[in-house]
Amino acid sequence: MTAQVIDGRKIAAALREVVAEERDTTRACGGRFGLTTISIGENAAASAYLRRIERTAEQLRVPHRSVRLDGSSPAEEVLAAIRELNGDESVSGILVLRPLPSHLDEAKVFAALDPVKDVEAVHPENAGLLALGTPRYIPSTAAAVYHVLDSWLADMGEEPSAFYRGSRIVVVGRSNNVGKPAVSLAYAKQSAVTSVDEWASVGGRLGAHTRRGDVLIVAAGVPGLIRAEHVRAGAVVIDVGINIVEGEGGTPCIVGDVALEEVVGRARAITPVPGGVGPVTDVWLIRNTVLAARYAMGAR
Ligand SMILES: NC(=O)C1=CN([C@@H]2O[C@H](COP(=O)(O)OP(=O)(O)OC[C@H]3O[C@@H](n4cnc5c(N)ncnc54)[C@H](OP(=O)(O)O)[C@@H]3O)[C@@H](O)[C@H]2O)C=CC1
Ligand SMILES: Nc1nc(=O)c2c([nH]1)NC[C@@H]1CN(c3ccc(C(=O)N[C@@H](CCC(=O)O)C(=O)O)cc3)C=[N+]21
Repeated sequence: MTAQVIDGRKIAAALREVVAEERDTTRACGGRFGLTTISIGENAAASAYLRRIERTAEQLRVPHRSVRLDGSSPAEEVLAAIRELNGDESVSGILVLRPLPSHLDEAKVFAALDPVKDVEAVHPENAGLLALGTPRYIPSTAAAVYHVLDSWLADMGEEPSAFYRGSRIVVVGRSNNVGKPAVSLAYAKQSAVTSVDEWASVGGRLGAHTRRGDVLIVAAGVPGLIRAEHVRAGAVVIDVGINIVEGEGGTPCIVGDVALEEVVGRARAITPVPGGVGPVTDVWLIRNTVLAARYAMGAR
C-alpha cells in the first residue's frame, strides 16, 4: 500500500476562506478583533510559528502584535504584560508561545490570562470546559488535526461519524497544549482512545500501543520517532511534530516525528511535515481570535 499524502496547504487555503467570512460578519456586528502573541526568549519552533502567524494574520487582515520579552524576564514582568493585554479592548486574543524558559511556572502564566482572550484554551477554566466536552475554544493544534482528518474523510466520501465511532485513535504525546486536547476531542467523536507518553518508549512498548491505532496522531517532538514498524497497515497517520534540525551544510530544516519515507509504504494516508497540520494551525488560531471578539461582545 502506498499512502496518500494529505495536502495541508490546500486544506488551510479553504479554511482561510471560511475565516474571512466569519471575520466580515463579526466586524459587521461591531466585533473588535486583534491577536497579541507573547514570546519569552528564543526557540526555533516558536519562531517558525510566529512567522506563520504574522503572515496569516496579514493575509486575513486581522491585526497582530508581537510582544517579545527577554528570556530572563522575571515572572512579575510577564504577568504584568498579560494584565495589560487583558485590559486592552483592541486585543481579543492572547497567545503565549511555548516553551517558556524554565524559571517560569507555565500554569501560573496561563492562569493569568483573561479566559475570554485565551484563544489556545490553556487557562484552567477553558481547559476544564474542553475536558468536559463543552469547549469555549478548540485549541488550534488539536483543532487542525481533526480539521485535516475531516477534510480527508470528506474527500474520500467517508461518513465522519461512522468512521470515528468505528476507529481506535492512538495519541503519542500528552502535553496540555497538544496531546491532551487531541484526546478530549477524540472522546467527543466517540472513538476508542489510547494515550501514550515517553514512558511507553522507555518501556519498549511504544509499537504495541501505536500498532493498534486506526488513526495515529503523533505529537512528541522527537524526529523520526514513528517508523513503519510502529504503524498498523492501512492506518491514517497525522504527524504534528515540528522539529528544527540541521540539514546539509548546517541549513535549518523542519521535520516531523514520523519517518514519512518508510511509513508511506504502510499507511492509508499520512500528513507530511512541512505542509500537513502546521499550515492549518495558524488559520485556526486566527479563527479563534475572531470568535473571541464575538465572546467579548456578549460579555460587555
Ligand atoms: N504542527 C503544529 O501545528 C504544532 C506542532 N507542535 C509540535 O508538536 C510537538 C509536540 O509539542 P508539545 O506537545 O508542545 O511538546 P511537549 O514537549 O510539551 O510534550 C511532548 C509529549 O510527548 C511525549 N514524548 C516525548 N518523547 C516521547 C517518546 N520518545 N515516546 C513517546 N512519547 C514521547 C512527552 O512525554 P512525557 O509527558 O512523558 O514527557 C510529552 O507528553 C513538538 O514537535 C512541537 O513543536 C506544537 C504545536 C503546534
Ligand atoms: N503556545 C504555543 N502554541 C503552539 O501552537 C506552538 C507553540 N506555542 N510553540 C511552538 C510550536 C510550533 N508550532 C508550529 C506550528 C505550525 C508551524 C508551521 O506551519 N510550519 C510550516 C512550515 C513553516 C516553515 O517552513 O517555516 C509547515 O508545517 O508546513 C510551525 C510551528 C506551533 N507551536
